[in-house]
Amino acid sequence: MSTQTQAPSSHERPGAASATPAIEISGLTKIYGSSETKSVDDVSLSVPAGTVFGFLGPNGAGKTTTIKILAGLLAATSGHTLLNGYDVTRRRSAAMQQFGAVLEGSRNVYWNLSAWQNLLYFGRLKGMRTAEARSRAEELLKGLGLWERRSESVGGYSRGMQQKVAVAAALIADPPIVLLDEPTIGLDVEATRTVMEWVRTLSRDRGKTVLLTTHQMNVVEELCDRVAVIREGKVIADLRTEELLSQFRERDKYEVRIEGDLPDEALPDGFTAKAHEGTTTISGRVSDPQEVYALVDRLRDRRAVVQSLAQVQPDLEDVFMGLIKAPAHD
Ligand SMILES: Nc1ncnc2c1ncn2[C@@H]1O[C@H](COP(=O)(O)OP(=O)(O)OP(=O)(O)O)[C@@H](O)[C@H]1O
Repeated sequence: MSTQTQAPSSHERPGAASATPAIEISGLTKIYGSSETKSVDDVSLSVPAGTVFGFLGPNGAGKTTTIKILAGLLAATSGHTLLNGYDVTRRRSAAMQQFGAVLEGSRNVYWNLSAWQNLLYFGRLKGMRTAEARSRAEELLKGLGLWERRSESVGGYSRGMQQKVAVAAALIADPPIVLLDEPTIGLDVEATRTVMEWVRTLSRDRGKTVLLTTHQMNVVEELCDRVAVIREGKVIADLRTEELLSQFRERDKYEVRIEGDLPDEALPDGFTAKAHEGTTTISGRVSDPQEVYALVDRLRDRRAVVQSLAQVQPDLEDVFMGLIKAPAHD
């Protein structure tokens, strides 16, 4: 980058610069307008440099609000957010140079401009020289398979291509931190894979810090080193991804599908049933598969026609539900 940034002052980051977390959030609270609810409630998180950090939670938990505060788009009600040691409020200009972001549901790029024009525009905005921005834009567009169509306006692209341009725009100035709010939402399998491979490369080969939100378990499993789970504005877990997943592998989840409705008194404790288009799916987590065989016997005794029995991987909703029920983590 052509723009020089002064180091954070000592009162902001006492101690060795190398120990500075890439992202540090302390006591962050956000209350929108005259609302009585805290959309973000005393959140504190520390993300070491080079980590892919999953910021997870059910709908409306406060993820986007937190990311918007980190990106300087929204003022916090209280608390502090620092990017590479620069306080987003007090050292705004320096903090803004530390990251690139793709925000959920926002038009991150201009639809009436081409991919090429967008990247040059965002490069200039970040203070890059034209030659530097051109060379970086070419590298990014080729890497994402958009080079051939670089001159078409982004509005005519598919959703996946638009998302790729947004990712490229976030990376134009080669920022050390990348904030990605649901980067794979609405993408097909191939585009999802491309974005995921990019995130992996950014972290493993280029040492970037990535904070991402997602509702997709495979994205968490494949990419994230560490995750924090937020619910109703509060962080309810902050742990290594392996620890999170191992908690949910201890008990297997099964699904039994039957024709028609659930017979009376056929549902044992710990299982739930959902009817859909003439079938009913019964699901539950068990520590012993015998519990599932007992369920199948019970259904057959009540003359239900069992169509299938399958073991399924936990999804993020299961993970959240498990954490909500689990004792609080430190
Ligand atoms: N502009 C706003 N004005 C008032 N309330 C808002 C605003 N934006 C978000 N909220 C509220 O703040 C809470 C947190 O929303 P937020 O969008 O941060 O959640 P999220 O975790 O990103 O959810 P999702 O996974 O659905 O994107 C919700 O209750 C939401 O309704």
